[in-house]
Amino acid sequence: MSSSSGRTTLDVGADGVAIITIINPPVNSLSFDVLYSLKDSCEQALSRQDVKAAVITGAKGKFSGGFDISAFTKIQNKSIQPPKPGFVSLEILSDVVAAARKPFVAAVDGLALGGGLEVAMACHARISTPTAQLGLPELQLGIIPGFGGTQALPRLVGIAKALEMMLTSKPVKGEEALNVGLVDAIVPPNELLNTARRWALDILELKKPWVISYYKTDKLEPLGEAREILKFARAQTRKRAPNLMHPLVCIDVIEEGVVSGARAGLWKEAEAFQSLLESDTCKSLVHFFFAQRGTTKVPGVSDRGLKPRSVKKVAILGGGLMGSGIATALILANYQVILKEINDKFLQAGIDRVKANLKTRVKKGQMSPEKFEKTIALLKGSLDYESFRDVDMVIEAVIENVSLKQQIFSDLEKFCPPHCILASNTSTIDLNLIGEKTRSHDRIIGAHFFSPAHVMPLLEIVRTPKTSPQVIVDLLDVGKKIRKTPVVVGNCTGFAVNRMFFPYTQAALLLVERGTDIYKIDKAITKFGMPIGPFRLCDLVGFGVAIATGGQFVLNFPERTYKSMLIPLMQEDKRAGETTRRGFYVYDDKRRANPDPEIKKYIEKAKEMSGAAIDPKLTKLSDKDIVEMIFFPVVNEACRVLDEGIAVKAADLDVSAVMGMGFPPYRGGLIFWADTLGSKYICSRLEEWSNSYGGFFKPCSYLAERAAKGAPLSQMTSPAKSRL
Ligand SMILES: C[C@H](O)CC(=O)SCCNC(=O)CCNC(=O)[C@H](O)C(C)(C)COP(=O)(O)OP(=O)(O)OC[C@H]1O[C@@H](n2cnc3c(N)ncnc32)[C@H](O)[C@@H]1OP(=O)(O)O
Repeated sequence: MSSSSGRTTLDVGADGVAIITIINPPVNSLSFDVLYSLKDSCEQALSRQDVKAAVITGAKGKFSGGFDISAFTKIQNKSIQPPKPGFVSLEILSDVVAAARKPFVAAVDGLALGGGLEVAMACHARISTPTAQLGLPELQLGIIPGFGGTQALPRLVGIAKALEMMLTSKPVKGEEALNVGLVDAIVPPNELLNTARRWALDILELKKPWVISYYKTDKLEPLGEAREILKFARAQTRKRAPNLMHPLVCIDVIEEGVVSGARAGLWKEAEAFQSLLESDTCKSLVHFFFAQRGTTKVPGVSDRGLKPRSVKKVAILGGGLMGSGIATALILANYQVILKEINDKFLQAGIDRVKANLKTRVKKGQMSPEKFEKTIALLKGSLDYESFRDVDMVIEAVIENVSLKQQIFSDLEKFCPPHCILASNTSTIDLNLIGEKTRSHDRIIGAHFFSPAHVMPLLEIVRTPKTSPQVIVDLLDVGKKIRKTPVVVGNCTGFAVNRMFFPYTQAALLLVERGTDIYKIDKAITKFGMPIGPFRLCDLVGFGVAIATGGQFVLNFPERTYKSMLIPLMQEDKRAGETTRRGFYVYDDKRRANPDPEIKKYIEKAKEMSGAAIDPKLTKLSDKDIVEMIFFPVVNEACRVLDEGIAVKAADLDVSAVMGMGFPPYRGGLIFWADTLGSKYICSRLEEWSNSYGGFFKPCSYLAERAAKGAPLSQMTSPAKSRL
């Protein structure tokens, strides 16, 4: 057993209570070594004469973050052999811990997630701290709880609450855990161990109940009601996640336990867990879990031992939609923010936007009125730069105008302290150009948020070759604190996300001008798992934005642009998307989108202008063909982004696609998905379309090279032609 993959320790106190501690930093995950050691420690506690009862806890204030997720990949690629089904749930947790002749109590602080909570639920009682987080988030990984959670949780908290916790993967905090019956008491962290050991002795002395979670039935709804709840959950799940099997499997497994008893349920759970582990969904979601955590690991930046500097006060220039959204995200994370505008009217409008963003939270019950007051007090307005003298970071979020930005950055250099990070939220303009009139290139960086900035989870951190690693490390830290997933990218038109979005819309326009139905395209794309199709998306962002960003690409990448006049033609006719209630769809009072037959007239005109002819093959494309014809050009562009060194690794583009474009995470992200289809296949299809429909589809050299070798696209063999 290697110490690096964790262990448990056993210490017996003078009171005869054995403290079993899970130790596997950073989150005390349950590796196989930990699990074998846990079994060992529990058996020792049971066999030793000097032990009367046991408490299971986790080292350094964390009970356990659950089963070691990295072991999933090892099982999937057969580099380790998993123990037989039911080894943990039945042989250890049910038959050793729950069935023990001595009381076991879990002392939970920090995290008890997945397998961690399942260990705690096998104990005869649970004591937690108020801030502890308890949950079964396994469904997020494409599996179901596999250490008995599907059976224990419904018996402790009822089927309805258990389903909610499992299907949403959301943990509950100590207080709620107590209210729903998941824990027996909450105490401050410094009293946790003592309370737990006393509780264990009380159980032994029959002063507290000796409860075996798997045999508990008082919280289970009566069978008829249970069946109704399960039926409703199935219907909701089918609607919400039509492409996913595992949530339905989870419901089936819960039902088995309710109908046939927990033992039967545990067996069904063990078998289902084993087979789901091999599913593509699990492989994709596990990849995505690590990809998300890998974005902060940037070669040449995060490996230099640099510590993030403290950022306390941030100034934002521009109180428009983006600026106010960014301000909201920052004050929500307790940063002091100065919002600067050019006049009182704009400033007030900006502050009002921030207030409205927070009030939406109050309305939804996510923020108390007191917290609202405290949070908004962190925001100060300003019309000049005087208050910028002690800011640690500035984020410029004004309109996309080069000379205006240049002027702003040269002013910032004069007013801000020398350590201050100078960030721009530009989505199109070259950062070198923005900083041209300064001598501060080392502290100029892009902080590209996605709208609405306080909601969207992605932050593109854009560096130039001159941006200092320290400034990148600082912004990575701010990104984490405001709960964004930061992806570090190089400086180019569109960075990573917009570069990938560009061919997405373009491919859709090309198909429509050659006979594919607009609504069929949107349907096929949403069926694939995107939240909305390309045309519904254009309506949502508005044609003004679509034309402006499209224009940037035409300018920069003319050789691979499909020039369609469809959107400009519609805009001329005052159909500019959802805000005008007419775009590719017409919108009713409730913002419901309905297809519009009138659209044909614009398509006809656009076809005349581009000279495109109807292709009978394209009028009857299957859903699969539509998905491929829209997404393979996106994959092709992503390959160029990798080749140019704009992104440092393929997994970063997976995260960007999921968090910036809405690509389904259960497909692992764009490049991961592409690799499941194979570079050869993608390249040959692009070549075929390139011959029929032009250079827009032409595979780039990165893709063609990998296809020739049969290599995966994620494999970056030679160092990228870095622009960094
Ligand atoms: C059989 C069972 O039913 C199956 C299971 O238990 S499946 C696992 C269920 N548990 C989970 O899904 C929890 C997953 N983890 C998380 O949600 C979050 O990591 C957390 C809430 C525990 C901590 O979040 P946070 O403090 O932001 O730290 P975060 O950066 O995510 O994680 C810290 C490190 O721990 C690792 N880690 C976290 N949970 C892990 C786990 N269960 N297994 C292996 N590694 C894990 C992360 O990869 C990261 O590693 P890195 O520093 O090398 O990148």
